[in-house]
Amino acid sequence: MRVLLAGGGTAGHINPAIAIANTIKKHHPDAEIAFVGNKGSMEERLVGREGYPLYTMKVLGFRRSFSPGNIAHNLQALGCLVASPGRCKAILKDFAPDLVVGTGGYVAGPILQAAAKRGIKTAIHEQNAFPGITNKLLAKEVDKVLLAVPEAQRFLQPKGDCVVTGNPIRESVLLAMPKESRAHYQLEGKICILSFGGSLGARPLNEVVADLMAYTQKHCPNVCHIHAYGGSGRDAFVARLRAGGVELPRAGLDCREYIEDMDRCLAAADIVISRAGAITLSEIEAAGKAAILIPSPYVAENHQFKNAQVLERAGAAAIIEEKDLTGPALIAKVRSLIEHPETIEAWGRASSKLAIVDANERIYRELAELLAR
Ligand SMILES: CC(=O)N[C@H]1[C@@H](OP(=O)(O)OP(=O)(O)OC[C@H]2O[C@@H](n3ccc(=O)[nH]c3=O)[C@H](O)[C@@H]2O)O[C@H](CO)[C@@H](O)[C@@H]1O
Repeated sequence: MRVLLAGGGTAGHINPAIAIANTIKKHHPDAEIAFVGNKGSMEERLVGREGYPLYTMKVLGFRRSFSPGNIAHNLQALGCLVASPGRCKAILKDFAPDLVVGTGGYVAGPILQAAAKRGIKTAIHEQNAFPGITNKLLAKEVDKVLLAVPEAQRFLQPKGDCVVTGNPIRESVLLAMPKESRAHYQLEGKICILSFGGSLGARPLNEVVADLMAYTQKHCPNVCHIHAYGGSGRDAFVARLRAGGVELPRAGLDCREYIEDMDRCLAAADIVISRAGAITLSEIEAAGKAAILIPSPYVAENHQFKNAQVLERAGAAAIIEEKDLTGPALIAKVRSLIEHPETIEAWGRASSKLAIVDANERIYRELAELLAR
């Protein structure tokens, strides 16, 4: 069995592809699996870490407004588009896949299209209730569309089957044990807050998290905090902390660019503060955690807010909209939770109830069925 996976740009598209690859490998240890991604991108790092080969190509999205910078970008994107059929042909010839699976992001577009044109079996997975542009276009061409939630279906015109499977979650996240994870970080008897602004980081979230850390360092000695500030967020984050009287390194504060061991950190956490990307939320549910969600307002159709409302309505999370986001607003929410540990537990239980923990297997079954046709 030879399966090619394509997804990229952010971990929200890459991690689902990795989860699918690992599930196929579990069922077929001899399966040949490779990925397609952008050169110099996040997928190069994340896929490389899992030990899968990655074919690289250059695919850029087009920008809608007409500033001089965007015109130059769009010309480059056009150049990539013109070059992509040749690169796709070479990849498909070299790897000769039986199945090509896309998990969103611009890079998935050309290779899935090229595979479908050549009669190779194709499937896509959409993580959000509001589908991304690549998947919207691909749905019309691929054999099977897999969805995290049924709401996405009304935005698509699938050529083939359309099946709701839930979001694929990396097995390490599903299997991580709170007790062992807390012991690893020496968190016994402490309250652990985990925060991150999606896979790319988020400046507004960094700012209020720095304020929160300054507060808990002064007033809550039993609170520990793990935070990812994202690729370019370090300097501003450190400056904001310093303004609050906190210098790094500091006991109880674990601040990094990117959390590589999210499985362990999620299992160890009592409270998660994050954006509301689809995979993050599925992982919070799988880990059964209480959450404070700050949806990104800069995404299509405000879909992160809708993602977050699912947890809020289930009694698993509170939402702070970015327009209302201040240090004191976040501190008040965190205080109300740490002063009522029973609420943290109740939110965690409500979160668990939302989890679809067999999504990997559901997806595997759908792909196996497609391959057997
Ligand atoms: C700004 C934007 O376009 N965001 C989209 C993007 O978000 P984003 O890429 O942030 O994706 P998600 O929130 O869905 O997933 C983030 C993934 O990165 C991992 N992680 C994150 C931070 C870190 O330090 N370490 C780490 O491992 C998380 O565990 C998770 O597996 O894709 C999601 C899924 O299509 C969409 O719902 C989001 O709206």
